[in-house]
Amino acid sequence: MSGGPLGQSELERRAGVLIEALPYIRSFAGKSFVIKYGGSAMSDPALQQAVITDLVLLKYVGLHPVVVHGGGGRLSQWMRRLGMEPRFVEGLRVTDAETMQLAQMVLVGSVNQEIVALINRMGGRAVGLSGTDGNLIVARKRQTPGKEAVDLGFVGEVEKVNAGLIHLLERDGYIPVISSIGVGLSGEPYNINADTVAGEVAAALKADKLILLTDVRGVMEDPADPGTLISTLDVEQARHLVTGHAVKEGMIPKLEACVKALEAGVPRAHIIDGRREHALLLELFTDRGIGTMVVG
Ligand SMILES: Nc1ncnc2c1ncn2[C@@H]1O[C@H](COP(=O)(O)OP(=O)(O)O)[C@@H](O)[C@H]1O
Ligand SMILES: CC(=O)N[C@@H](CCC(=O)OP(=O)(O)O)C(=O)O
Repeated sequence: MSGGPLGQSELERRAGVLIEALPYIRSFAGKSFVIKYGGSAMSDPALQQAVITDLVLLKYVGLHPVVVHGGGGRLSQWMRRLGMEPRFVEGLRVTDAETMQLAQMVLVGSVNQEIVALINRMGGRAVGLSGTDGNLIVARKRQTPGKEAVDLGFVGEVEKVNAGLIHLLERDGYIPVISSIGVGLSGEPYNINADTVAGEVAAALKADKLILLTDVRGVMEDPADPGTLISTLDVEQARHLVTGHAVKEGMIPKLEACVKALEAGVPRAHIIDGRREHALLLELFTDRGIGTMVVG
């Protein structure tokens, strides 16, 4: 992928080609697609540019992409730089007050604004939001069950997503870019896993699809063997995998997010390889699709 911004006319030309070549794009027009942006697709500059170009293109052809981004890796780097040691319990970062502040600085102040700037540079119109903006993501403290419960500090769980604000931006031609920070009833911030937020946003929007970009081909029966990719799962199978042994760590909140979205009426959720160039377009505009699809 060569660098530099694409001009408006070039984007429109490409959009025209897509509309002619792929008539079913029309069936997606006006529908929301929640895209969790993370992993290599976010940290590798060339891949980043490719994903952002595709996002802008989707908007141009009439779809409504909504971005929820991660950035946990970047937050860990900053913590270490400042002499803090990241600690996770079941994939969730133990978040004391200082870590919470840093999470806001890194995820909202830095990662979010970088994505917004890049989308705008590529010809789109992005608006960056955290859950605090317009009470977008109302959250409460997450309790860990069990007798060995650990206090995760400011880790939150989503109580409500203000879908109206997102619809407002979508209708006016903006691409909402959301960081996974929630706000409590007293205005206190909460750190929430970005996959979880993506699932909740898709559910609240009744999106047409939830797409989670990650660093592996999809869900594997054996995580060490890419040949064991599972192409399709139903909700029951997804639930079963979460409670079993095949799916671990970061894949657990992804599958849970898919289940949440499907239960709310989102027809399909996909976990796809963000390292693959144009993964989004391949998923949306080819019959085969890629990665793992979770259906109701
Ligand atoms: N069954 C599985 N199939 C695929 N990946 C799995 C599985 N179980 C655990 N994983 C792990 O989940 C990781 C993806 O989650 P995560 O690292 O949080 O991704 P991201 O940074 O994209 O949010 C994979 O890199 C893999 O190590
Ligand atoms: C509670 C919790 O763990 N929050 C995550 C939020 C960011 C995130 O989820 O980023 P990725 O999708 O890149 O992992 C964290 O602090 O890392």
